[in-house]
Amino acid sequence: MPTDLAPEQDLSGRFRSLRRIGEGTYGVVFKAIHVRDNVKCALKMIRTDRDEEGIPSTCLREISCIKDLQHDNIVTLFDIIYANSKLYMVFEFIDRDLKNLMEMLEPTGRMLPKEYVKSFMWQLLSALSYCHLRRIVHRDLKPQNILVSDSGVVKIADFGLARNFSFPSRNYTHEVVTLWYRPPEILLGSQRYSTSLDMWSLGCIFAEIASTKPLFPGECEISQLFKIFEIVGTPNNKNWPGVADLPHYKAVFPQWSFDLNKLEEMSCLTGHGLDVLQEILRYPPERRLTAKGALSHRYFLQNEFTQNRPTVTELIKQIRMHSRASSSSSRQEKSTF
Ligand SMILES: Nc1ncnc2c1ncn2[C@@H]1O[C@H](COP(=O)(O)OP(=O)(O)OP(=O)(O)O)[C@@H](O)[C@H]1O
Ligand SMILES: [Mg+2]
Repeated sequence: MPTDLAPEQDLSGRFRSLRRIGEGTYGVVFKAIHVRDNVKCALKMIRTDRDEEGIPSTCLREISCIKDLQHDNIVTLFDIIYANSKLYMVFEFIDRDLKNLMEMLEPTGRMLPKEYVKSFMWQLLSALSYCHLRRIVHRDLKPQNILVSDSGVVKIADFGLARNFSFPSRNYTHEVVTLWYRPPEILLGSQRYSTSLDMWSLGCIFAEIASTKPLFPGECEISQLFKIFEIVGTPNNKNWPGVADLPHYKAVFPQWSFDLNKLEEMSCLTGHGLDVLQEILRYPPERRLTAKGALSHRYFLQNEFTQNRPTVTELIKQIRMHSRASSSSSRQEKSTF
């Protein structure tokens, strides 16, 4: 267990009511109230390598860069505090993450209403398009790093953070880091990280919010690859020129072909939505739909949700009502609210 958990002392009274709310790959997150401004914050304490002296300057430079990212769908970084050899990032506090929301839905056997799926995707693509234009890649998009406010605003957390590190296999408290959102080029050992990496992760998240089930829930790197191949097909030099040159590619991989029916069944998406997903899940990273390209897809033409964004508070109320109503009856067929 980490021994360096004494943020109150480090922050010398600037925050009160600290409560630990989670931990991730690089550190621990606390909810707190900023005393002077009386606002709720999320304090992210970044682990520093014990062998290193303090925080590497490249890391600090990158983090300062995140401070300049200003977008409605990116969590605002208020401040960076360096105290007692620890780095604290002070973020705006958002009510819950997307994983929490999916976990509330899952036992009800119901799915997120279509207008939420579209609204969340639109907002996430807007944030990605903004960052990708500035050549900033997230590299670790997953439901835990997507925060959802009561009013239905979706915000990406931890932008740019992962850029300073190699892909870790274990997190701060040595839990295995999820591979479910990792693109095939990284699993096959490519070291060229481009913005298309985030698009693959977003494609997996799209299918997950539409169906309430992870699309590719692999248990280790090889099972992760095979989960992808079973639906998208085993890659070869025809559908992905140059794949055979990637370090972990094997000519003896089991052979599957692309299965659109299975993708439809797994993602619960149809029509234009399924089309967007298909265009995101392209093997050659350069052929993958870009965030900007996705925003002008026909799927978003009917954008009634932008004026009338669904509130999440209302949705949660409905989830609670439905789970109470159905707790006495047997589990029904999957449907939306
Ligand atoms: N700004 C925030 N407001 C509210 N909750 C937050 C905020 N930032 C993070 N959290 C919560 O704290 C949890 C832990 O955050 P953290 O980023 O350390 O871990 P993670 O997202 O699970 O993994 P990773 O380190 O790989 O991003 C998040 O999953 C989220 O639930
Ligand atoms: Mg995170």
